[in-house]
Amino acid sequence: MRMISYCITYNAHSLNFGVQIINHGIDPEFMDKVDEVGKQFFGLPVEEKKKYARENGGYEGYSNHIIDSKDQAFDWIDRLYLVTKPEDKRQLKLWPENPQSFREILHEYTAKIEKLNEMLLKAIARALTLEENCFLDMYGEDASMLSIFNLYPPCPRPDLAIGLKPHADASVFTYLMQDKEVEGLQFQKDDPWYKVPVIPGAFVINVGDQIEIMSNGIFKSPIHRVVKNTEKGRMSLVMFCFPNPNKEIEPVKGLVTETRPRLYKTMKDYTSIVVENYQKGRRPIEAAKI
Ligand SMILES: O=C(O)CCC(=O)C(=O)O
Ligand SMILES: [Fe+2]
Repeated sequence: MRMISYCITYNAHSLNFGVQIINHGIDPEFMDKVDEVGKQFFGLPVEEKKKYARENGGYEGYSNHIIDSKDQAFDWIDRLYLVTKPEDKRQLKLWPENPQSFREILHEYTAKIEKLNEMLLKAIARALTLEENCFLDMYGEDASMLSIFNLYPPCPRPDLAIGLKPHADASVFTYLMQDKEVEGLQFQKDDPWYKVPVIPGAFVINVGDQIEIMSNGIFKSPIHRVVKNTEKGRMSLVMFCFPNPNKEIEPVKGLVTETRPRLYKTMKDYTSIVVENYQKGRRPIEAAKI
């Protein structure tokens, strides 16, 4: 696995972790297939896509971005949300059967990302000279994965919409497959925004809030957004890895020292505090700080 570009910066105390990796072990031809089934699904007639529509009160399935409040900025996006792990939580009726290979490919992709995530959790522990499994054990065996296919259609009125508004991810890590041609993702460092270049075959990996907590703030979850494009559509696929909601997470012992006191509370079901904070434009990580 090779990291090729830091989207943000490193200093002696923390790493704003948004990186792109190549040589990650997932075959570029397979990534192309994943990209293709996503694009084929979004290309179907609306009536066909609506067979998999999000149900009232749920968040899985096909939808435009959820707009719960009038003063919320309008996100210019079409989405397909699917929980892929644990397998017994899959709502298969919301998994497209068209294109035909969709389900099989998403299943296979989930297994590959799961492996990559394990590898990364061990790698960051080794990099911090900690016991290799300290993050993985806290992440747990019965973890969940949520996949979101995002389609940002070309936007004729950029003055009225944004692509995806600024946020940090609530996950442990997020594995993001960008569109192969169209840029749009940007990260914020201090005030300015930095574009993430398109690198064929690479994954963008974001530290999510839950690694910020587990690493006692050594890794910071970066703020990012997607800007709209007036001419070209863009598709991305994000895989969020979360611990099981019943599992407690907290800063790992080896990272709490006299010189670096504990900065975050013990948290359970972190994602449940995310939605209310997101809608109000607040960062949920603030609620985890001591
Ligand atoms: O589309 C992208 O590049 C990013 C999407 C994203 O940040 C998200 O879904 O959380
Ligand atoms: Fe995100």
